[in-house]
Amino acid sequence: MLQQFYPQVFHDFRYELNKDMQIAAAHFIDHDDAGLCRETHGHTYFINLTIAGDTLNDSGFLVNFKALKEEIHGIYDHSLLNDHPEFVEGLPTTEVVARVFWEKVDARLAKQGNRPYCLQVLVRETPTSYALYRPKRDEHQ
Ligand SMILES: Nc1nc2c(c(=O)[nH]1)N=C([C@H](O)[C@H](O)COP(=O)(O)OP(=O)(O)OP(=O)(O)O)CN2
Ligand SMILES: [Zn+2]
Repeated sequence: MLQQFYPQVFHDFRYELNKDMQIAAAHFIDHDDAGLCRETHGHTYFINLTIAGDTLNDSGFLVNFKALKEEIHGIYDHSLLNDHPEFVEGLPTTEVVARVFWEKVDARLAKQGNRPYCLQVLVRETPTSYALYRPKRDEHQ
């Protein structure tokens, strides 16, 4: 079962939606601090995306849940994160994964006429560790 409780983002948009998903992915952290995580290993990542905006599109959606899943699950599921160019320079730590996922999702939202915003990305790597990425207001395109 997917996680049901999330850290809340405070905002004054009219609408908010949250999309949960899981991806099976491998990674390695090529750094002396990483210990055993220097070796390639896998996780079932749990991801929660928080999207908000003031207007709906002509389908009555803030954004289609399926579009959000395509943008993350469709690209990273059953892959080695280190193989993706976006992780070649920034090591795929939980924090960096959360930021990269935000960049992808918010860039997709920027193409919509009703312009929803991704306000928070939560990435849970293990049952005992997660990271959040919350953009600064001026980071949105
Ligand atoms: N700030 C970060 N610290 C660590 C990261 C990270 O991404 N950001 N990653 C790791 C490892 O990759 C590991 O996958 C996760 O570490 P950890 O939560 O310590 O894993 P455990 O299952 O061993 O946790 P326990 O609570 O001790 O069982 C390390 N650090
Ligand atoms: Zn790991």
